[in-house]
Amino acid sequence: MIVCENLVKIYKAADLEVVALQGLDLTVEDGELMGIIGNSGSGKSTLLNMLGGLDRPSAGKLFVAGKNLFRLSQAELIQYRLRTVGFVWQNNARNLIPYLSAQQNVELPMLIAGQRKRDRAGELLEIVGLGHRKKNKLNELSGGEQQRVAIAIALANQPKLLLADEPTGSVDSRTAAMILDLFQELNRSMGLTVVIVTHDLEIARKVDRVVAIRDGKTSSEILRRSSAGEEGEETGRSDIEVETHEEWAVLDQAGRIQIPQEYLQEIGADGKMKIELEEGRIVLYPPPPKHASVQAK
Ligand SMILES: Nc1ncnc2c1ncn2[C@@H]1O[C@H](COP(=O)(O)OP(=O)(O)OP(=O)(O)O)[C@@H](O)[C@H]1O
Repeated sequence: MIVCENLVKIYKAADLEVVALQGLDLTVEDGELMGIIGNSGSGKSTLLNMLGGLDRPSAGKLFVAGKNLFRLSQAELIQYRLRTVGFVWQNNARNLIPYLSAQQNVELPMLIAGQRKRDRAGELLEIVGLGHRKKNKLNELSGGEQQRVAIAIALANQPKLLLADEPTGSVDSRTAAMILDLFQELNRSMGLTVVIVTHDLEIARKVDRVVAIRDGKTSSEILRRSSAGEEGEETGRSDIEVETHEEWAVLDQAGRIQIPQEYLQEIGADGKMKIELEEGRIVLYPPPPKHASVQAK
């Protein structure tokens, strides 16, 4: 569904240049449910804006749903935004109209897009679990329910890809879990590819894969694995599944990986490392401490 190769985005403001994406590589399969995490300023929203066709990358390759986003004309890009992707933002509810009902809020953007489909709006609210609240005015709904109305709107154009930027950023943790469950359900029942950008590390429990972005590049991936655990081995039962998370560093096309800062600190690495191949492993050694060479003299 998504292929980013060596993606670069440079923002230019007056004399200042900010390199928000520094050669990012990412592949997302059709029907995948995945999360993107990273510190503030690491480039998460920039990436989402590129995937959603809201902004154009500066260099690299970017394909979504078979479309080369570098080659699309402005008119094609507008069609792409309307037909291929759905967006859910953190403060989506702010774009909704408080004195209209949930149903009217879903109908309105469909009307603007030239579709008048009352039944479809009702259906979408059913899908997000709000069928029983469709006549309620938006200001009578909780924050989580309002976010679900926003998700129903994002699904109105039957997107292939749903992009969510901090969709749980302004709700409590229980509501956040419910919203993530809804994404999971939409992914499974509709085969929708879902990419969720978040600060919330809890996401790892809800998605198949979490990609961490550091300084505008993918640095590591956390994969969820289900396996028969010790309990299963002891009892000989393979139906007891244990869920584990494994973190993998991402090796880029030039052979670079990012080593977590805390590991480097732990071994006192500073500037240079020695790399050796030892029996099927690559081992990194920090330079010897300075006093060691003094002692040797
Ligand atoms: N329109 C813009 N013009 C100039 N610089 C920008 C623009 N948008 C983002 N940046 C810069 O690009 C870098 C990446 O920003 P981005 O918003 O993608 O990060 P983020 O990981 O989404 O952060 P947060 O979690 O705080 O939303 C930051 O240094 C940011 O200041």
